[in-house]
Amino acid sequence: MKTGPVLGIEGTAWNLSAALFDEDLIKLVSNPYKPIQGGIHPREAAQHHAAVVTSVIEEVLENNPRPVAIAFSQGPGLGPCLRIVGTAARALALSLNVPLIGVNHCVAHVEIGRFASGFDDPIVLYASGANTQVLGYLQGRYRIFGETLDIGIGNAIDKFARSKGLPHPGGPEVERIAQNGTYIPLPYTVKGMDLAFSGLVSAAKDSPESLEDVCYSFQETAFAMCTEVTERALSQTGKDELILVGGVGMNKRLQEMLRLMCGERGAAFSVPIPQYLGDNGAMIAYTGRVMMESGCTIPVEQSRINPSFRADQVNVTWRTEPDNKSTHAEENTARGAEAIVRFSNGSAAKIRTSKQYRHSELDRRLITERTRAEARLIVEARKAGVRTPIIRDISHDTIIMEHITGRKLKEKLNPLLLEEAGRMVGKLHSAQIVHGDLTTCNFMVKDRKIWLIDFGLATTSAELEHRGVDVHVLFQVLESTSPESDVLKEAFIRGYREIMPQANDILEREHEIELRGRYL
Ligand SMILES: C[C@@H](O)[C@H](NC(=O)OP(=O)(O)OC[C@H]1O[C@@H](n2cnc3c(N)ncnc32)[C@H](O)[C@@H]1O)C(=O)O
Ligand SMILES: [Fe+2]
Repeated sequence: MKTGPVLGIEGTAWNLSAALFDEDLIKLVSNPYKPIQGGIHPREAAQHHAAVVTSVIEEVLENNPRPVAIAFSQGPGLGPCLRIVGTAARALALSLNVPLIGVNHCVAHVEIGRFASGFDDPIVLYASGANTQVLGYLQGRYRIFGETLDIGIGNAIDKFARSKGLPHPGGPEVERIAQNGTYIPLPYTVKGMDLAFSGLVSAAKDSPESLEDVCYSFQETAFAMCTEVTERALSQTGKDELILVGGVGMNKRLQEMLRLMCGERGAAFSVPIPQYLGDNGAMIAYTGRVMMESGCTIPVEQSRINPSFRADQVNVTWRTEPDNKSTHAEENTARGAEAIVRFSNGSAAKIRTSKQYRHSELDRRLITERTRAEARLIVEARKAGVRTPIIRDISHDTIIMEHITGRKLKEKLNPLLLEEAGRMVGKLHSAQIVHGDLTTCNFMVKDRKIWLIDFGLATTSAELEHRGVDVHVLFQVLESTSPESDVLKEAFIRGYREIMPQANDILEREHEIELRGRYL
């Protein structure tokens, strides 16, 4: 295999940038497109890229060793921009007679973050203009544990900023103005490990409060949402390193929140230097080089751009499986992302812990609302015939409930129990409740009966999508933990169909969700 420098070309959106990367960065040159007014216009951006791409590449290559491969951003991004970059990369590879490497832009953000931090197996918060995702490596892919359900956080901030007459990009402006603000409540939208920003943008646009206060509160709200879903991914995967990547990663308040959150849970945190955070050619060149070393070059026929290329579509062949870290749990305490559970005298006390990273008012509001909602849904599920713990007491942050002993379903996977689990979920869904976290750890087995625990992510909903996701989470867990998953799924479906009249529609939706390739 030939080693040597790889040329990387980036141009998915605002920045036409190229770099040469060998063992380390040799040279990076950027020529950003600046909209005359408003946000990014895809055609204008593409015209800009076309006008400067040759000179940017020439400047990178000047007086440097010849590249042994050409890497380019194949997607995701703006179609017209991607086409310019793709064409330039193909032409250059042909004329130099070197291989082409199609790099997924999101994976490149992740890989340069790993390079810069030296972390082996981090959770990644990728916060940029178009994307907001929490990713982590699992069995050959970067799985997307959670992501925005509408727009990226950077675009959300930029949109809000534009509505207030601030110049593009709004991110740095909002950060500056926020310094003098005080907190006002704005919509906070987190659904499991996903989040959404459009409600926040609308409310912030229409808010009559001072610009300082709205900017401050926008950041407090949006970044607390990001930090919360990131913590959930750390907690669920047991990983103990976090990196922040993407243009919004420049924001000092977001960095601070994540640093506090990691500090509280004993995880390591790192942010790459600014030149590696926003879109840049170095991340494409670096990732290209790593991919080249593992043989991921492509013939010209397969080098078509892909504007909706997702990180989890990439087969990550260049990583080795990380060591499984053993988590040391204390006997009488269980620690989740948002609560600790203490067991004593047949009771379990679930205590929602205060988060240092959140504004104190937002912190109090979330803890009280969620404690109340969880207790209410446990009671309602019970009324609908689902076995759930009996609630003994509740305060603003604590639910004291019956301690369900016995084994987790995870340790006793068999068709009879799965069928019973199916009935249980059928009853739950019939009562218009979705659990939100149907893993095999949240079903307890005692005397061949099943209890459902941990309603921390439960909501009231009769939507097909929510019910489909609920079932999908369980199926994914079964698939990844049992060789008999087909039989177990069948058994679950039998029980579920018995109770749930719309079972077929929901199972069809589950299948659709699976095909979307989302990891939940
Ligand atoms: C697909 C690709 O083209 C796209 N790239 C992208 O969005 O550019 P990036 O450079 O990663 O991020 C730009 C965003 O980063 C925001 N930004 C920059 N500095 C900021 C700051 N100090 N605070 C908040 N946002 C900031 C900008 O406002 C803008 O929305 C992506 O990665 O999603
Ligand atoms: Fe980006």
